[in-house]
Amino acid sequence: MTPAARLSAAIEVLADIDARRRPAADVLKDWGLAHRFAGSGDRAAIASLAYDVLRRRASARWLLDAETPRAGVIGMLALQRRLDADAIAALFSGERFAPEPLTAAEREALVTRHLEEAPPAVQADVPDWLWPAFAGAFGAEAIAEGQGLAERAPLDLRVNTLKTSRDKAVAELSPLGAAETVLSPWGLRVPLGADGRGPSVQVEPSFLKGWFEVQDEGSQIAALIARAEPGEQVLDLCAGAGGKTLELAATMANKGQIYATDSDKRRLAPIHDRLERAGARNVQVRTPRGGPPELGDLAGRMDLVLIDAPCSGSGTWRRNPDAKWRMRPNSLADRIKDQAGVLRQGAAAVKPGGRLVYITCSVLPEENDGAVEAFLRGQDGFSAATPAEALAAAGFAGLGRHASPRGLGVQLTPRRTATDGFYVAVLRRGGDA
Ligand SMILES: C[S@@+](CC[C@H](N)C(=O)[O-])C[C@H]1O[C@@H](n2cnc3c(N)ncnc32)[C@H](O)[C@@H]1O
Repeated sequence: MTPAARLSAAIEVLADIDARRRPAADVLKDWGLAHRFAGSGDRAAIASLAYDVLRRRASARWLLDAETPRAGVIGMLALQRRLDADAIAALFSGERFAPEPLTAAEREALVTRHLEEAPPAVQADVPDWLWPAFAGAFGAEAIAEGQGLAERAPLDLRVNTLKTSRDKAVAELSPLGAAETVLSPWGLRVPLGADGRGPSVQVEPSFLKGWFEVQDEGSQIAALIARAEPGEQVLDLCAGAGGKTLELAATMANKGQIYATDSDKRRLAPIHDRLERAGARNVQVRTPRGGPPELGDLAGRMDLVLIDAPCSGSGTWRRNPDAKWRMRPNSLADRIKDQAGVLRQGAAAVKPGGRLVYITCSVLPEENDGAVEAFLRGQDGFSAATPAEALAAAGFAGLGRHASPRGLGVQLTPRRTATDGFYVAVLRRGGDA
């Protein structure tokens, strides 16, 4: 396919996403099945175009003054790929398989409209209804923080210290250009290609040997702040496919016991293969049988309960930009209810003197400080460590300035820490350990 034909395909895909409000990945998969002539390079390029548009959907459309997929693509080519009106016109030629030629109005918009004149929510590429909460969280930095979440995400790996060292892994992955991350002592960052996609690291022999996992540096830091120690009793209540569980097992050097569970057994299922590959041997997986996971026997016994809570995922908009536009106020309200539930559930398992670590991949205060505040109001005996304290204890004293708005946790963001947006609060249960 020519570059112009790929643009036509991206417009088609974006129109389908709009019309059926379906996840981008599903629509792209369907498009590939219906257009079998398109090779893998074409499909990757079309996906890259669609994701680049979705990251900046509001600003790209505003630039063209039109709420259409076509406007999104043209605006993205100007804003993200820095093409001028002539270069865009050369692609929008109207020739076979190319999109219709640029109209006079489109050309005019490209030359005369400037993003700095757009409303703040548009400049930040944040949905209008979420802007008050977002602006409240970040104040004068809100536009820049939104723009950070509209960038392409890096490809980060966490070296599995149960199997190797970071030095060995970086040497092994040097052909991919892997370099040590700045903050996580176990992280590697792999450069993206020109289309914004990283290499398929899961086919590397070192991946198959369990030397590393794909994990954003922010997620690595969040689990490190929990400070799971060798020999401790730990509950990972929302383990999902086990990203944090694997990291906890490495932090604990396979010593002590981790109970990993999740209310959704389909999400939990891949954990078994991942534990095996990683050589994690101190994890007991508790698969729920129809109802909520059985945790009664763990009541009041855990040194650490990790709650990687269900959330809006607003901190991962770089990776899942369509979720940003699909999100609705009622789904946010549902997540806040879920968060209250998992906090209550997790608290019951913490032993006196133990800790409850609450994590989200969100930047929205309602899901972060708001959830922690509501929990502390309803629960005697827990108190929040100050972010400075929690960070210093985990060896991240330099991040002390990244406290959340109400000071109950740490807030990482692409702009602050070049990571996904993660929130972490460390809550201690009073009493003798
Ligand atoms: C952010 S994801 C977890 C990601 C995972 N910890 C990782 O690092 O890959 C949140 C998880 O919480 C689970 N969840 C939601 N409500 C729950 C509940 N009441 N009890 C246990 N897990 C729950 C969801 O099924 C989902 O897998």
